[in-house]
Amino acid sequence: MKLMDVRVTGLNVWIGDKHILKGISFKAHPGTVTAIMGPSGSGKSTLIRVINRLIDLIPEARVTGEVWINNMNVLKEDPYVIRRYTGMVFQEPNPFPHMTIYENVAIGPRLHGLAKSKKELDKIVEWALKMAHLWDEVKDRLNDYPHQLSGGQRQRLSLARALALKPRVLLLDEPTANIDPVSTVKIEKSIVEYASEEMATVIIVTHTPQQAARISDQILFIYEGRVIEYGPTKEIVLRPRHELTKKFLGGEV
Ligand SMILES: Nc1ncnc2c1ncn2[C@@H]1O[C@H](COP(=O)(O)OP(=O)(O)OP(=O)(O)O)[C@@H](O)[C@H]1O
Repeated sequence: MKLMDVRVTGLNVWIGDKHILKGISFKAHPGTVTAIMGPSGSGKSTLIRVINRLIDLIPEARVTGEVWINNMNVLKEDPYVIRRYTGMVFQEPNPFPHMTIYENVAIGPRLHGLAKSKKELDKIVEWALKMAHLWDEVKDRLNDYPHQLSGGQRQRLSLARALALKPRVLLLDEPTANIDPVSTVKIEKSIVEYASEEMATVIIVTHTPQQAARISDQILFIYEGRVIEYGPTKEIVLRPRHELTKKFLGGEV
């Protein structure tokens, strides 16, 4: 399997005349989970959207600095190439409503020619649904539609759809913000397992320090577009150095 790290150096983003991200630098490594943590409006979603070039969808956005995924220069590369290696899960579950559970997961591998036969495709679908801890609940109803699932199950389906392409870099933007506790536990488990079993580089946006503490290896704490603290999760959670980090961990900012 190909290992891909993510390296961000001196990243600045403006949207219109608003300076959203201010000199962000960090590295995320294969086999680990990086949590981008910070209060609402600090720029977390914008940061993750630069990494897979979704930022291109905002015409008034301007980006400077460098982002590398291995030897791919993300800001210069064709976004379709970048997206072949990066998977994304959004805050709101977004399975394709008119496709069955099976089709939602199978569509990516089929379009990318990852399976030579129906049997192989079935195997990928089963693997992805198992990885997302959804298989046991849907294995007898793969021809049902997403609206027949709970919100938490729909989010696990969105995760399975992303995993089916075995992205080397998995990006998640507050994937459990609106999800029930049982599905949250399962999604958190999937994230940690996917990083370690597939040696993928996982970057998750979260505004809860508890989630960052549970699943991440390192934390990037950003506040008003700047990196305030960056380091191993244990150090940041147990021995925060910056006053703002202490306040954030204490629920004050
Ligand atoms: N398309 C856009 N047009 C204009 N401003 C935007 C756009 N997207 C984001 N912003 C602004 O950029 C800033 C950072 O937003 P961003 O969504 O990245 O923060 P966040 O930390 O992810 O917040 P939240 O936790 O609430 O999702 C905010 O001030 C927001 O208003």
